[in-house]
Amino acid sequence: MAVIELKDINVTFKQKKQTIVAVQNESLTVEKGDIYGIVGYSGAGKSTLVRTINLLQRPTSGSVKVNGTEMTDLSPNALRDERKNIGMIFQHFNLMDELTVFGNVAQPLKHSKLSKTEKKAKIDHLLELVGLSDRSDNYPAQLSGGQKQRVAIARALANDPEILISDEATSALDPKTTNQILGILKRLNEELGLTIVLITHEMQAIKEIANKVAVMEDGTIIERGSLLEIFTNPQQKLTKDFINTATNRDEALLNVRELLREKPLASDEQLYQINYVGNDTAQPLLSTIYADYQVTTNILYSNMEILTKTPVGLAIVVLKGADENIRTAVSSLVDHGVHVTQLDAEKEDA
Ligand SMILES: Nc1ncnc2c1ncn2[C@@H]1O[C@H](COP(=O)(O)OP(=O)(O)OP(=O)(O)O)[C@@H](O)[C@H]1O
Repeated sequence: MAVIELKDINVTFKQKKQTIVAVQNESLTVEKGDIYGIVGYSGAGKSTLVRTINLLQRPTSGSVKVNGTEMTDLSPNALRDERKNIGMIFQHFNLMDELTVFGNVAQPLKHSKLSKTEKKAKIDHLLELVGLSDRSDNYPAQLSGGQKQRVAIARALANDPEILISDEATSALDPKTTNQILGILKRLNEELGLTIVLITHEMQAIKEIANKVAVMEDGTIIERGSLLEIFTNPQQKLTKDFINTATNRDEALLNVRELLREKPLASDEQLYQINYVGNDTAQPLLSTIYADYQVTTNILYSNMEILTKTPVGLAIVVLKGADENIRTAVSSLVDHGVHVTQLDAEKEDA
């Protein structure tokens, strides 16, 4: 079921002399229970697009539906109510420094009909959910970045939203803390059925928890699909760049090239990257290409990751054999669903 339906969204900002097109005729559907990652460089339009969901940014044109309700048609009061269904967390946490952890989480409940005891029970429960029960009386200044973000998550959940928007929520955090926060988001998605839209410039974060991905550039989504599709068969150069960083392929290739500078490829050797799905795919095929085409494989780097419960493999290999045999061996790998890309042993590939 579609929880969020953005259709033909345009957002333009008019400044003195120029018009900035932040989002150009873009549509996005998010299903219930999705963790939808939107990745792109700074200025791509991610925040602007996602802020139209709760009309923090009103689109210049287009339709915004949340659970079938057209948000752009709502009266201010009705919109205020609908917004309670959409929590948000940000890169800089946006906590109120003069309030305690408890006070910050209590903020969205200010006008709620709950009794004082009910509110306290609710806040205690939220703090427990993010593992901060013992920091209730602390002020933000006494907390680490990761703890501040956990307070922000508890606050975002105060009105029991169905949707959580995370705008670069882990960008200011170190890798370990980032993983803790992503782990909490994943758990909330699984346990509460929370639908999450995750904006980031780091594909790594998306790889950890998202089930769907959209890649944004210059106000448009240039590629979208399931996490598995995007990681195993990216089409656009930008998508490939993001993935090569997130899978450590870039770093591995640097090391491989350094190795090859010391011991360059022989004339009957070629460098390839192979990507495959399933942990029983590559190894037998590589043995087959030796038996069938006398092409030997030397694996210089290999890595296996589990993405949405599916093993996804990446290897950088040297294939050795007669030119013609390597060509046939590569086509045979491709016929078996393995993605094969020839790499330049010396310089940065395109
Ligand atoms: N309120 C505004 N007024 C004028 N221009 C804006 C406004 N908000 C965003 N923009 C412009 O719209 C474009 C898209 O910005 P947006 O913040 O959506 O990108 P982003 O991909 O989220 O990047 P970042 O992560 O850096 O925020 C940029 O060129 C930005 O300068």
